[in-house]
Parts: sequence; structure tokens; C-alpha cells
Amino acid sequence: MAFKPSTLTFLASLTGWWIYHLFEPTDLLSTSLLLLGVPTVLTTLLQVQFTSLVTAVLAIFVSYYFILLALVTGYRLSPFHPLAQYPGPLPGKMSKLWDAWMTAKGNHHQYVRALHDKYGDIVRIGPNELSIRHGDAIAPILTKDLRKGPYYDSRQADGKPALDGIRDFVEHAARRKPWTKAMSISAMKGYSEYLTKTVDELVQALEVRQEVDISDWMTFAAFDFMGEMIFSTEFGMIKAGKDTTGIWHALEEGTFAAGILSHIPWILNFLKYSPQGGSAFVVLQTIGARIAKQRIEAGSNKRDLFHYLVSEDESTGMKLNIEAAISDGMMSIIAGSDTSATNLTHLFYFLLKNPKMKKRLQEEIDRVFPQGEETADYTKQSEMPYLNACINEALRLYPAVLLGLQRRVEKGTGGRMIGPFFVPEGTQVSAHLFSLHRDPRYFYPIPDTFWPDRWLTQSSYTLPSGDTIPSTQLTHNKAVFNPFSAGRQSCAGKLIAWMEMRAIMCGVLQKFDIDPINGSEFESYENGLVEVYITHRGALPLRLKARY
Ligand code: HEM
Repeated sequence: MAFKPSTLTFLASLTGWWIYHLFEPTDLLSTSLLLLGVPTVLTTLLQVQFTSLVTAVLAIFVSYYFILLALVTGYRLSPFHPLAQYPGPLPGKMSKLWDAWMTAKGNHHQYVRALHDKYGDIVRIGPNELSIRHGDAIAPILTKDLRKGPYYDSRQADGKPALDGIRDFVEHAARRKPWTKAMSISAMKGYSEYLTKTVDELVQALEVRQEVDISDWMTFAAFDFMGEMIFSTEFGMIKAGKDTTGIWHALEEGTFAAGILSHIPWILNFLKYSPQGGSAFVVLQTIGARIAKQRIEAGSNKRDLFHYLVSEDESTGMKLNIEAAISDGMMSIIAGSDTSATNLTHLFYFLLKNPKMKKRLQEEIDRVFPQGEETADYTKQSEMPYLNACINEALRLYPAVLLGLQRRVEKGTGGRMIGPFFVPEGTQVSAHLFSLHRDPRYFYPIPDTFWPDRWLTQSSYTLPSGDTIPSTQLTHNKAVFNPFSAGRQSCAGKLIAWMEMRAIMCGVLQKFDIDPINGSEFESYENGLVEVYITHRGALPLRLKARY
């Protein structure tokens, strides 16, 4: 009995869909077999039933893909899909390509927030993905036993993930171990010396300039500090006033692509076979290899982060896994430079907008670090309530990592209660921190406004408008505030970031008065923020006037 081509093609597409549905294969071999092998075999078997080979190829390939796509989409939109009960945008339910497209447009954080405003606390943002805006969901997502989701697949070189891309808890814990010593009091003391140098160089460089784009200068300072602190290497960006090695621009370019592709990680399996020469990824790898080589040749007399990551010891020399330490060191330059620079720039922006707050902060700085005194003493910085409130408030409004930190409820677990919601197995889930940090249920009043006072303990509060409210009318839910994430995979460099942000802010504001220059550019700063993996930001020009 001869099967009709349409019946066989339908059965083949149905089998293909079933395999995708059950096993979610993304590797090159399975994909080639399912998308090219099956229709090729069909064409070979059935071509005698067509007038020519060309007609057979066209008819079978087109109908195979069409039916496969219709089955995938139909199932995703059907009431039988496990996430059918959750609301969300139609294109998002159909494909993750929609999320990738929204990221490419640059305002993914605003997009997801608008979705929550429209659909509520739980939104289906992808075929198998939920975003949650509920305080009770944060701990179950970030601090329990949910592993990172496929979004993190892009964070690896040659198939080997750096610390932040390791999904297995045991492997992650082993790689994270050296960070305990790396964050000890004596280690921090060592890093503060590198920081003093960076702040001094920054202030000296700014002294000979009157108008600067502070956004650029925060990046120069952050990279210079990270280079010295992690690998004892000098990027020299502050001295040169530019990106000397190309690392920053490679990072911007690389994260733009990675930010989009992370939503469709299966595509990485194909891209890795495309020519990489000159790509941002190769530039970063080359710089990393050079820095690491220099550092290893310099030996173990340094007390930088690399020293702790390889557990260097004067008597025994290098120990542990050098390759892993290099990879995590490079990853830390990336994780630590843009994040701190971004938050510092945000804070400058908010202070330019609020001159009274700027003055109050300067008064506190002058009290703790009288003019001319070194500002990198981290033991004194922590006693500066208004400075800490300002930094926290900038992190609240714009956490440097704006996207939800994706985790996965694995298949075979039977699903999980996340706060008040049931999340079926095989689902990616995240808590949308950008929305949560601005939710009036957790931060009230004026949750969208920069108002550092909300971080201070007072009996009554004066709002920026001049109105006063008693403390009973303030809602300030610190458990919802998680700019450094939470749990075992939270920011490993949080203490360094705090020390760095405080020292640089104190150093600049101790020495200079700052004022906006160009009204329009200054006003458009917030709208120009782009969320791609990290936050890309535009210029923030300001005028500097030496205070002494
Ligand atoms: C304002 C500054 C910073 C912010 C807001 C920040 C935020 C974060 C967040 C949210 C994560 C988790 C990312 C994820 O799960 O996808 C993270 C991870 C990480 N950060 Fe930071 N970070 C900052 C500065 C730094 C600095 C200065 C360093 C290094 C010295 C650093 C090193 C790391 C590392 C190594 C990880 C990966 C941790 C792991 O997976 O175990 N960060 N950071």
C-alpha cells in the first residue's frame, strides 16, 4: 500500500514535534536530523509520486516545516499547555523570539514592567517562561534549590562556563569557595590600596577638565580598578581618558549580542561554527589571555583577587585550577566594571536632578572625610548613612542587572509553589526586580522617585515636595530589594562593589561641585538606558568646579 505524501509528511511532522516536546533537543546533530534529515528521507522515498525532484523538495520541505510550526504554535496556545492559565502577550506565548526582539529594541525592562501592569503579578513572557512580580516569590526563586535557566547558556567560552554560568550546585560551590577568603577583611584591606590609587588618578584627571561625560569617566575608573584589583594589570584608561585596550567596547558589543541571543540560547549551538575572527568575544579572550599571562609571570607577591582565586601561596606557588581562575577573573572584570560604573553614573544623574540632596551628601562627606583626606577608608565609609541611602536608592530604581534572573523548575520535579503561584515543571521563572523595586506595595510613597530618605530610620519623613509624613505611612520592604541577587549564586563581589562606589563618590564630591551642562541630553539620560544583559547607558555630561 502506497502512503499519500501528505499523510506521511504529517506523520513525520507530528513525530518531530513530539520529540521536540519531550526532549527539547538543541544540539546540532539532533537539529540537523530533525529539520534536514527527516524531510530529505521523505523526499527520497516519495519523489516518484511527484512530477520532478524540484517539486518534490518544495512540496515536502515546505509542508513539513509548516505542519511542524503549526503543531508547535498550536500546542503553545492550546488549553493543554501547562502554562495555559497564565496571561501574557500572544507573540510571547508563541515564541521566545519575541523576547529577543523586545531586548533588541532596548527597553526590555520597561516592556516586562508594562506587562505586569497590564496582566498582574504573574505573566507568561515566553512559551515556557513566567515572570513574577510578587515579594513572596523572590526567596523561592533565588535562594532555594532552583538552578539557573537556559538564559545562562551564553555565558561560556569553548563550552566551559565561568562562575556565573555554572548551573550545577556542587560544581558552583567548589568554584565559589575561594571567594570566601577573597572577601575577608585582610583581602579587602589589600584591595583598598588599589582603590586609593584609582580614586587619586581619577580626581587628578578631572582636575584639569571642566566639562566631562561622567558616564565615560565612571567606566574608566571602574575598569582601571578592576584591572588592578583582579589581575594587578593597568588598563590606564583614566590616564589616557579613553578605552586603551578596547576591552570596554568589546564588552558593549559582546553583551549586546549576548543579551539578545540569551533568550534563544539554542542558536548558540549553530553560531559557534561561524567565523569568530575579530568578534567581541575573540577580543575579550585575547585581552584576557594577555593579562593572565602577565599576571602568572609576575608570580605570587601580589594580593589581588587572582591570588585568592588560585589560592596562591608563597611557599608552594600557584595551586588549584589556573584556567578556571583566569576565566572567573575575566568574568569578574566584566561583572564588576559595568555594574559599578552604571550605578555610579545613575547616582550622579539623580544628584544633578536634586541639588539639595547633592548638598546634603557633600556635607556628610565633608564631615567624615575633611577636604584633602583619603576617601578609600572603607571602615569609615560604612558609617555614612546618607551616602549609603543614596547608593541604595539608585540601585533600587535601576538595579544594574535589570532583567529577571532566570531560574528553572526542572522536569520530573512535579512543579513548585513559588510564593502564591504554582509553577509547572519544565518552566523558566524569574522575579522581575525592576518592577518589584518600584512596586508601591513594597516601597511607598513615591516609588518611582529618587528619595534616599526612605532608607533612613526616622519618626517622620519630609518628601521632596516638602510635605511631611509620619513613619507609619512609610512602606519600606528591604526583603524585596535585591540588586545583588540573593542566595548561593548572588553577587560574589558585593563588598568590593560597595567599597568602590562609596570611595569614588566620596572622592569626586569631596573635591568637586557638579552641575548639569546640556539640559536636553541630561533629561534624556533615563530614556536612553538599554537593557542588554547589562545596562548600556548614554552620555551624562556635567560641569565640574573644584571646591578647594
Ligand atoms: C553595583 C555593582 C554590582 C551589582 C549591582 C552586581 C550585581 C550582580 C548580580 C545581580 C549578580 C547575579 C547575576 C545573575 O545571577 O545573573 C552578580 C553576580 C556576580 N558578580 Fe556582581 N554586581 C556588582 C559588582 C560586582 C563586582 C565589583 C564584582 C567583582 C569584583 C562582581 C562579581 C560578581 C561575580 C563573580 C558574580 C557571579 C557570582 C556567582 O555566580 O556565584 N560584581 N552581580
